[in-house]
Amino acid sequence: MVGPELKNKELVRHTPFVNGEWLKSGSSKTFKVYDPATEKEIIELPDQTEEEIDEAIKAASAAFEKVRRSNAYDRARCLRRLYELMIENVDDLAKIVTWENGKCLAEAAGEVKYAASYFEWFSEEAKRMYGHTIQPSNGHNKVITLKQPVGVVGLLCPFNFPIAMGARKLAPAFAAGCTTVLKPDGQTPLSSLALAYLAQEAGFPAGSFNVVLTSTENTPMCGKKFCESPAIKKVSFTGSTRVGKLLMEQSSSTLKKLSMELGGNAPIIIFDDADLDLAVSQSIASKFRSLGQTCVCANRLYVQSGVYDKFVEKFAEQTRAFKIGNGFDPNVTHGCMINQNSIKKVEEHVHDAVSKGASVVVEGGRLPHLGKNFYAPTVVKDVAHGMAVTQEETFGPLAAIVKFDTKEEVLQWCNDTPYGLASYVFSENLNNVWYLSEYLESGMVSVNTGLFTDASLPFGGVKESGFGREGSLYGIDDYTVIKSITLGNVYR
Ligand SMILES: NC(=O)c1ccc[n+]([C@@H]2O[C@H](COP(=O)([O-])OP(=O)(O)OC[C@H]3O[C@@H](n4cnc5c(N)ncnc54)[C@H](O)[C@@H]3O)[C@@H](O)[C@H]2O)c1
Ligand SMILES: O=CCCC(=O)O
Repeated sequence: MVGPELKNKELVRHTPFVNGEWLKSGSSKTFKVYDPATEKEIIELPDQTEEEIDEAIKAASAAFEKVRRSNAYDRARCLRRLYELMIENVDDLAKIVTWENGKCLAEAAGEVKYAASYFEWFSEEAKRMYGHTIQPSNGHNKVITLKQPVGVVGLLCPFNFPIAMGARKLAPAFAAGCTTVLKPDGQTPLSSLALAYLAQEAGFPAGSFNVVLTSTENTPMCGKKFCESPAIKKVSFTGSTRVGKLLMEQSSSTLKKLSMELGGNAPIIIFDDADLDLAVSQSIASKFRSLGQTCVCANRLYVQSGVYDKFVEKFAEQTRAFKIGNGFDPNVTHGCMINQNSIKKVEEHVHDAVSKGASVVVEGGRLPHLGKNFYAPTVVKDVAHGMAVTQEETFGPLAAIVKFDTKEEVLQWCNDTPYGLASYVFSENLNNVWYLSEYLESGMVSVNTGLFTDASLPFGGVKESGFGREGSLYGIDDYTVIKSITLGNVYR
């Protein structure tokens, strides 16, 4: 294994983490993790069996009995310490993210700080699980509510933010007093193992946070196990709508509580009265974050006719200035894609748009001299609403620019999708901003900025983008159940 030079070599782990121990798996099967930039093997890991996943669930169940009774202030201290450790190790963690995911180092460091911020945030929220005192109709009685931890939670995470997506689930779960079993994406498991190492250093009790490992092929087994296990009380999934629906079906036998952070199809709307330079730079930041492999990335850009040509020209000029390359090169602005399927989806959408009349402004395309997962961003204009790129999530570096005339028309186009995760509005006119913010069917609306996510923000979607909220003052609720206690005849 030849990889980046790390100050803290302990962060690279080779085995699952269960009950506070780095386990030697009994599985004879293994799977390989590759650096998507160089296509070289990073590591070979055990492909765990169903029985081994069961062992991890048992460890989390045993730990739950202790963690649920632990003092919220002690949990808060562990969370705070994990935040500090992540910041102390930010450079090494960023290297691990770049190594297995391919995003450039600056983006990876941003992701690590973002991930850490959830531990900081929930170290504070852990102490704030407030209940209510309620007066029922019987005047002699009183009702008190408690928020209690839901139990053992199965966490299923995607490749695109290998450390932040797990952090955003683990932090509120542990703050609430839950224990967890996390299964990272088979392409990017190292970041979660590094997180487990630091969590142990931070004082997380044995069994409170477990990481199991499966290959991509073996992952459905683990998903089914999580959904059907009566010991797991909740599954929190981040990934595509297709897999989210499958998990929901599988969860019916146990009536599992679920959080679903699913796919998006985010529109950006730029009005004639927008600050154009701001709209261009922020649209670029949104569209090409992690090369378009971000669930809240702008998937389609709607630009009002008065500024359409100017916007396209400026947007194309800034896109041409990107430097694509190996994420470890400090001069690179954007790294590589995760795999071939991701590139094929971009190519399909470019082909569909062009075959239906869109024209290419920035050619983009594959960069075989850099490696087979490198793809330079493509920009297309004269895109019509209804083309595949406006209907499905591309999840890659294709910017599709559509012209619109009225706010009513653009609102109808934006909402004409089963998805509803994020939307963006650029305008200096309060009426435009308010009208769109109120009537866009999405869980999050970002006004005059392309980068809005933060630990303080309730993150989540509506429609087929899922349900549940991560982060913010609401995030802990996803990991709690409300118990009502009636105190009877208090005036005897
Ligand atoms: N809403 C959000 O917060 C959010 C955040 C990041 C990504 N996403 C979405 O995730 C998608 C991109 O990730 P992807 O292409 O890897 O999605 P995906 O649904 O294919 O995979 C997501 C994860 O689920 C696993 N998985 C696949 N089949 C499974 C099964 N049967 N049981 C259990 N797990 C299974 C995968 O191995 C992966 O780790 C996009 O649609 C994106 O919008 C959403
Ligand atoms: O890909 C989805 C997560 C992106 C974010 O939280 O900013």
